[in-house]
Amino acid sequence: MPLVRYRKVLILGYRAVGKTSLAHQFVEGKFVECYEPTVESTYNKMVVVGKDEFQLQLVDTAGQDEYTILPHSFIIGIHGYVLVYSVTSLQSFQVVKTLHNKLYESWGKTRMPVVLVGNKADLSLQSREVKTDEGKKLAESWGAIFLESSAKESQVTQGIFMKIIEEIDRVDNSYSRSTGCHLM
Ligand SMILES: Nc1nc2c(ncn2[C@@H]2O[C@H](COP(=O)(O)OP(=O)(O)OP(=O)(O)O)[C@@H](O)[C@H]2O)c(=O)[nH]1
Repeated sequence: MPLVRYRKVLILGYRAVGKTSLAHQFVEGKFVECYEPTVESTYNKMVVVGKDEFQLQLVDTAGQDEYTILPHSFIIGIHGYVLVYSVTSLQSFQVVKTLHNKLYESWGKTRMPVVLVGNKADLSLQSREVKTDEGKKLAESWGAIFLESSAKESQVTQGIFMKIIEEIDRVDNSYSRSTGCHLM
């Protein structure tokens, strides 16, 4: 029987950038137009990446801003992060930078698995405030994966969560190689 591994991933970002919509599209395969601020929701989904099976627990958090104090529960027991901004909001891009800095300070290990997502790319022609290149450069500076997405599109959204699972493995493997440790 294949080994099922457990991964807990947090979705973070400014208010109304599409965190819930991405989680909902990924888990339910649907896009919801209405907006209701999230308190905190957890989703579970079995995901197959290559030959491996993962029990993915996704935590959709309440929107943060520059002043949010991140609780310990955002670090302890978390394997990776999906940091979301909206390409239509420069403020959400600034917030995601602050969030990354705060997480990184508390992370304690050198490499933190992150996928940076520029969401609402379907609105980019009418109201883009953050260029694709700016997102790409920011992710590069973190050593993170970068994607632009629309929560309206199923495949792109699936890709985000596949990438974070792959990234968690990649970081784990490079960490155990550099320390000589083997994760059991
Ligand atoms: N056009 C478009 N609208 C989106 C997209 N993602 C989300 N929305 C809309 O943006 C609004 C906010 O989306 P949510 O998913 O609730 O945002 P959130 O980040 O979870 O919000 P908080 O709970 O406040 O943190 C909703 O009206 C969504 O329908 C997208 O990719 N494209």
